[in-house]
Amino acid sequence: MSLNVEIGHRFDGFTLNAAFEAPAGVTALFGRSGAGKTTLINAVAGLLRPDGGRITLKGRVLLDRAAGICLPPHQRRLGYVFQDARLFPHLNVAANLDYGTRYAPAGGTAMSRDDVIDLLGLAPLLDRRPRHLSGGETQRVAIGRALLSRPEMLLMDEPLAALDAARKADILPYLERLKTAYGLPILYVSHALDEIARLADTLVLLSDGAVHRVGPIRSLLSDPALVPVLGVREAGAVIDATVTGHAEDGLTTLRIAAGEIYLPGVQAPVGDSIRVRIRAGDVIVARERPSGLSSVNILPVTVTAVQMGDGPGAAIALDAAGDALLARITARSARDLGLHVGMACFAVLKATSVAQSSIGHHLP
Ligand SMILES: Nc1ncnc2c1ncn2[C@@H]1O[C@H](COP(=O)(O)OP(=O)(O)OP(=O)(O)O)[C@@H](O)[C@H]1O
Repeated sequence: MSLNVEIGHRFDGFTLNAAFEAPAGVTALFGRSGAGKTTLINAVAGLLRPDGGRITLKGRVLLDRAAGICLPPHQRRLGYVFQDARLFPHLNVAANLDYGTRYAPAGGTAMSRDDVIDLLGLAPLLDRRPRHLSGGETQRVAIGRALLSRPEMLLMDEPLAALDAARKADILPYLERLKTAYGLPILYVSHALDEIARLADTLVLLSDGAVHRVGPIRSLLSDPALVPVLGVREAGAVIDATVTGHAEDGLTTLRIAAGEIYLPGVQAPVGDSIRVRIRAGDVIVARERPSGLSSVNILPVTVTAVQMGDGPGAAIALDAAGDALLARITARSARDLGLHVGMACFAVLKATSVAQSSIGHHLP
């Protein structure tokens, strides 16, 4: 366990009462606007002194209101990356990075300046001033500066929120490399489920200042009960796949536990392990193996849960040889098909609708 948080705080008209553990890897704080994500990460950073609670990082006490302990931010050994990078405009990239090193304590994560420059692809940018950087480059420098302060954990508050889709796609692979390269735990605030599905290992679902659920990303994203909370359009399971071939027509063959599927737009080379997000709305269910269908992705599955919604929709949890899938169909179809737990059926995945941004390199 790396970070342990238990805090209570009141603003006028808003109460935060949250407790969670962030294990190794990337822990995402996810929730609607106003759920309390920033308040929570600011309390961890030491930018907000909560009314009550206790925060420890690898057993080290950062906050213990009952014992009168509240370490100032610079003693917490945390790297903080904000939505707006907050680089020093009068310093070039090299000097901005050096600023990170200046207050680095001895010990901490052993990352040399060269390692960080290499990891984030900063070498061509070192002489530039921040105003000559793109949004994505700016964020890479901000991450580099945070890493060079030798933090024991990285806190990232909506680091990609100010970027357009193209810049976001540029920077995501760097974040993936970051999490695998040094095993530095990361607390990551975002309201974008595609980022979270790609990066997170653990999901903390915040709602109205309270922790609604905490758990491994794969099990929470495939939980039909959470579809209304995550958003019916966005909900969808994440599964691991291995790239086994690229065809000339642009489709890539992926091996998953249940067999092979074909998806477009996969850039990863053959042999790579990747993480694929399959939106619930892109999966339909059939009682018998369909034929004469335009989709080539048909998997034998077993129903593990049927969740009828308040409206016309239903969310169906499916087991595909050990992988959890989620399908969103109409409640009428669920009844007509007689879907029930334990029933064997077939899942049909629409290949074209799996967006490229939903596909990321595997994060062990
Ligand atoms: N300094 C403050 N004084 C009073 N109320 C505050 C203060 N900071 C935050 N709040 C309130 O606390 C609630 C939670 O805010 P917070 O910024 O933590 O939410 P969030 O989940 O990060 O939202 P967003 O995704 O919009 O950034 C909101 O209702 C907000 O108005």
